Amino acid sequence: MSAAARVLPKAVTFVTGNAKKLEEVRAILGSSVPFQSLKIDLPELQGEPEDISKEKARMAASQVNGPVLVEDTCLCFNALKGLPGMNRKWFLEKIGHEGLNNILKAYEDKSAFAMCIFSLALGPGEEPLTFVGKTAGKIVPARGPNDFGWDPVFQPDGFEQTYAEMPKSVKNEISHRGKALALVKEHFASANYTIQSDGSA
Ligand SMILES: O=c1nc[nH]c2c1ncn2[C@H]1C[C@H](O)[C@@H](COP(=O)(O)OP(=O)(O)OP(=O)(O)O)O1
Ligand SMILES: [Mg+2]
Repeated sequence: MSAAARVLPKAVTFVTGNAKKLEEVRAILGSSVPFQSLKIDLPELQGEPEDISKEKARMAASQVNGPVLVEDTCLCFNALKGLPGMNRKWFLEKIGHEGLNNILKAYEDKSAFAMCIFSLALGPGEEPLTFVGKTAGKIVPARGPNDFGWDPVFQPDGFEQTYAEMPKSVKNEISHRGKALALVKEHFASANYTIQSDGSA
């Protein structure tokens, strides 16, 4: 039994202020999910990860006045019961790679996980859907190119390389973002949205 395809007034807009995220989302989704992007720095909200993400999607949907996809990423240390956690852009930028390692000097356990939550809101006032991906690993002294956040200090389980050292295609295959986007893709494949062609909504 398949429901009638939902007609969207325009293509989904991926709202992010982060160019590196956008690059990965483009590479992973390819043409499987048609989207456009819009650079807005939405507030770094605090709270439970899924609630933060849904609230961000609601804000984005009302700003864009149409369907939106947003994403939040966190790096969580097991020794610190999940801190630094969600939406710590400023925290990470201030303490740097060495600071992230130093925090864990007090603990034996260097394990961590990277988590990504995408929220899709089909329009203003619509309840967002969330898609979560997690990758386990450990925090190590920085290795590899320094071009995306904490990539140099995160070594995923089962790999000898940090996210920064591995080829982009390998990172995207196994990453928190890759796993969450696999769910987004599945959703788009089954929901079968169509986009209103005259764009007059
Ligand atoms: O795969 C990643 N590998 C390494 N670092 C990463 C990754 N993904 C996000 N990050 C960093 C960017 C930011 O310093 C922090 C919080 O991310 P987060 O708040 O979600 O990103 P953001 O505010 O830059 O972009 P947005 O406008 O989409 O909220 O983690
Ligand atoms: Mg943010």
